[in-house]
Amino acid sequence: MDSVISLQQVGVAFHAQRRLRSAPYWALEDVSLELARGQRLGVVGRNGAGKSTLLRVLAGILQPDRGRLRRADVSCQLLSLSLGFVPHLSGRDNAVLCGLRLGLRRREIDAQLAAICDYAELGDFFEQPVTSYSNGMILRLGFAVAIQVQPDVLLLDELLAVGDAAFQQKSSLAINERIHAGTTVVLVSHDEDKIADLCDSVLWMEQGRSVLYGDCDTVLKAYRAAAR
Ligand SMILES: Nc1ncnc2c1ncn2[C@@H]1O[C@H](COP(=O)(O)OP(=O)(O)OP(=O)(O)O)[C@@H](O)[C@H]1O
Repeated sequence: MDSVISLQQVGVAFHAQRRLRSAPYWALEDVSLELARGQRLGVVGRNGAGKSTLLRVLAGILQPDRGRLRRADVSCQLLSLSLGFVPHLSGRDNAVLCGLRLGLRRREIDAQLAAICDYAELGDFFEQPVTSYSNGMILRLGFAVAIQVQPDVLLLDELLAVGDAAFQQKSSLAINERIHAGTTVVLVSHDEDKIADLCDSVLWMEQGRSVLYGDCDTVLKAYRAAAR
């Protein structure tokens, strides 16, 4: 198997803020996973199971506190909407900053600014500070910037159904295109039908541990049975 990311018994611990001496909370306890090139992995589990933490480890944003992580020479992008906009800067300036943070070159971003503005449907607001934006506009701008990057591994959190119905359709279409173009994808979602539709394998997590890993049918059936 051509593995792009491999986790062996990975654990991630958080400490209560300002209380470094307090006992750590293990958001991931013991997760092992081989992500193959071109795989479309769904991740399910109840609230707090550690799904988003796992995505952040895969993205390289969080380092494991124990276990081993091995990554082939691949670019990973967590498509998250909390791209951290600077409130007093315009949509345009924020798009440039976010693009740089996502690893794009300045030249590449400049070439895409018109497309980003168009995609986000911001019109003249693109030149206004993002403090003047509605939540929906902020989400659209975040998605428009993030979707310009073409990573080898795309990590998706469920929040991606963004904006109003029309924009949701547009963003879903863009994600589906990526998925079907052979990009390696990890999709965290509570929407089991979406996972069955888009993924070829599923990891079920609870309390920071992997419960079951396998094909969609087997894992989703067991997951549903446990929820009853
Ligand atoms: N930065 C942090 N500091 C402290 N605890 C955290 C932090 N991030 C996550 N946690 C805790 O780790 C656990 C796992 O969180 P995580 O967000 O990974 O779960 P999740 O499966 O994605 O949940 P949900 O389905 O609700 O999004 C939770 O108990 C959460 O409170």
